[in-house]
Amino acid sequence: MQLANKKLDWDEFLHIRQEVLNTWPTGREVDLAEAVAYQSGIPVSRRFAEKLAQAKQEKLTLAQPRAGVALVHEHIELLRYLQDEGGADLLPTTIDSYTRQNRYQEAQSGIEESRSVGRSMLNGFPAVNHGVAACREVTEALTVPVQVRHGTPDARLLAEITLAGGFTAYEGGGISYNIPYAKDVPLERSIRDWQYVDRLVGYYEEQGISINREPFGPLTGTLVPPCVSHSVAIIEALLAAEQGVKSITLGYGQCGNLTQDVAAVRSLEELADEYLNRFGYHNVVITTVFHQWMGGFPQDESKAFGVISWGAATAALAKATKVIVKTPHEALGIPTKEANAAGIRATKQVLNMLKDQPLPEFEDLRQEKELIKEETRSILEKLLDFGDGDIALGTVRGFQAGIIDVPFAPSRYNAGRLLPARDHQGAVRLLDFGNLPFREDIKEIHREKIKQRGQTEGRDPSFQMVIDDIYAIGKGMLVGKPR
Ligand SMILES: CC[C@H]1O[C@@H](n2cnc3c(N)ncnc32)[C@H](O)[C@@H]1O
Repeated sequence: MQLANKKLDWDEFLHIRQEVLNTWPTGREVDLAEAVAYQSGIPVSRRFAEKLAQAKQEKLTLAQPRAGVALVHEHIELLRYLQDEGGADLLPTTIDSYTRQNRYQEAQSGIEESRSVGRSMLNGFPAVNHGVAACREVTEALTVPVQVRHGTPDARLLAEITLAGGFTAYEGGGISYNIPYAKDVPLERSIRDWQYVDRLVGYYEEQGISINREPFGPLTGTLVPPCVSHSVAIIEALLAAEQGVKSITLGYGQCGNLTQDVAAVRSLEELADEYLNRFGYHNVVITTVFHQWMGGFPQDESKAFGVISWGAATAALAKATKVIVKTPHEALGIPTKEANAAGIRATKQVLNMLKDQPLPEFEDLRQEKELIKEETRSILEKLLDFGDGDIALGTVRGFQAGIIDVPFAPSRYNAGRLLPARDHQGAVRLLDFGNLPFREDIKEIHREKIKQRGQTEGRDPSFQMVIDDIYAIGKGMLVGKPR
């Protein structure tokens, strides 16, 4: 049947489900009626959607780290430490790379190797292999809500097991966990597989159990213009809402210029409300998540804390509902629990100092917000044209035509023709627009700002600016000025 943004028929869902649950032995542990009963017994203090809704109402920004290790008790110890010593308001369980590619046999080997060498030999928690009971051991050991964070194009079994396992939030989407994470997964397939995930969440919602869904905002995390990540976020919100998801957190990866980043967070929520209401999804609670800088980090831990604190400050001033925290070990690899907790404490220090300091909407901020909204609408309206009104179909066709294009993405289904570069104030602009459907006046704004940068640096705008910008923050700067 042709791809469409239509709620999955329940009987068809159940038919697919048999195949999904049989892809690994632990799938047989999932009993949906029992899982709903278990979820309904989780206290509201450990429910993601409710905690996010409350933070939105109180205009607070919550802090959440990333974290995951191979073995159950070590993972519990890690999460407890981040909760108690780090002060995390929300917790993750970051899933390992084998599980993200459905390579459960290799995840199993990683578990056994971790047991024999006495340290984590996986870069995350292999939830599918551990199964439902182990997931419940993890979530019951904590006092704050826990979310599954990963990067999985086919995340159906992982969703079945972790939601039955008491996790109350689930990250990802059919575009955001394919294009930046995979080389050769057809977009149509990952969108369909994520319609299954969202239909499962919709089923829990129909039973009165709210599960929060968070499309992955930053995408490749490297100079991604707000209009591109916003377009993906809005598309995945529409796809999720159609399946019955009611709690959606839309994300954006910090670029580094305060005006652009605050404009990005505020425009994201406004665009989400605009498009969800236009398509008749009126009772969805939208929150926002700001990801601290996702690109290359300085090795020096003091400089890394500078980057972390700047991300915390921007999240607070933007009034994002939550901020995803980095660690001073970012440039080195998987952080120790101490380094991870330190990143959270630094972040919360800044959030607390800024929570009563509203940032007024000054003229440049208002203009930047309007620019981002115009650019995002240009992309989304063209995608809807391509899909004859259907955003799922339009997205697949739009990626083929480069109407939407994610810079530096590995997927062969991405055109890869965009060239972003910073302007002289560090905002991310476009040097090459690829096939983005922008009006000439919008393109002129980008050209003018990059030209100004060239003049201040005494060089013509070129690809070298892109390269310099990619390394700049790791070298202690924001704009990659020539030496
Ligand atoms: C989206 C990529 C980000 O997730 C972070 N990350 C991935 N796996 C883990 C992990 N197991 N523990 C802590 N942070 C992690 C990584 O540092 C990177 O910044």
